[in-house]
Amino acid sequence: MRLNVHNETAQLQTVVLGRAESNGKNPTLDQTFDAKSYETVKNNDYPKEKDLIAEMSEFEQVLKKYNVEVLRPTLIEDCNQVFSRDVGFVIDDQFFISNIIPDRLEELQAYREIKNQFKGNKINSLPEEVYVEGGDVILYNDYIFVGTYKQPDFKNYKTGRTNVEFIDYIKEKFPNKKVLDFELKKNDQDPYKGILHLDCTFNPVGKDKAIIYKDGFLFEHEYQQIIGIFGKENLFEVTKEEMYWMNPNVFSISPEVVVSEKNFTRLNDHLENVWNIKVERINYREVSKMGGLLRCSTMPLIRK
Ligand SMILES: NC(=[NH2+])NCCC[C@H](N)C(=O)O
Repeated sequence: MRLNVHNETAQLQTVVLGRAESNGKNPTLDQTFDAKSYETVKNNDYPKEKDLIAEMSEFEQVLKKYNVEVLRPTLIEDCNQVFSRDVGFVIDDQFFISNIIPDRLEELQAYREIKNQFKGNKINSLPEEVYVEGGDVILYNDYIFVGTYKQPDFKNYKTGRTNVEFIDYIKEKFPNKKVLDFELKKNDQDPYKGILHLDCTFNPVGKDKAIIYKDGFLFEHEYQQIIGIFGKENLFEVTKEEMYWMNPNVFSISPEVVVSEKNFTRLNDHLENVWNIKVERINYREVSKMGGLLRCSTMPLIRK
């Protein structure tokens, strides 16, 4: 297979979709590592495995309807494998194995078979001091957008996943790309106050448009850079409540087709009626209770 991903929206050919079987016991409060899961556990509302399986299979059906090749990680017993996005990612024709939060290290083993198919492509492991997860890496052709947190209390946050060392690393790897980094607000316990990954606050759709939540950015001038690139009329700004339900985290099958959650009515209407993008609506609310949504559940390998 020839890995090929330059942006978030070009026609999808091959993707890894996470899986929800044998998801393990419900975490306790101190076993959670993102604010949404923290809240869900606190409210005794952690999703049931059978509901997660049903939602993910709805997602799979839509991908297959568009002739996308869907690969799945190998099953690991009692392990949450829903969020494929974070364990590794493709930039152009290279694969990067994330240095992920230690709580999720076990998930990496499930990608051995898939990685066997990458022979002939460059596979990069990262230096020990470089932390990154795929949810913080967003491609837009010549641009690489990176979500990060550079403040001295980085180590205190379980939701701080991508560090400043990654930014230097990736600039060096791709000297011809424009690498822009964005500091995100962090909060491990209140999902209204912090952003786990960049793709929870910003996500391109179509050819030149994007969904964005302004208050997810720690600094207004960094958010303004995105306005400068896309133009205000090409951005759909979501409210705090819409961010909470993860509206930015939809997933593009092509510039013309987006998979979204049924309840995202304001966003879905805008995508279809103003931007002329077909919306495939599915149920995905149970998955959202664990801190990720559609983009987070996927790892694109080939986009045409
Ligand atoms: N790309 C994403 N936003 N992924 C969401 C991952 C959620 C998962 N509970 C974690 O904390 O790691």
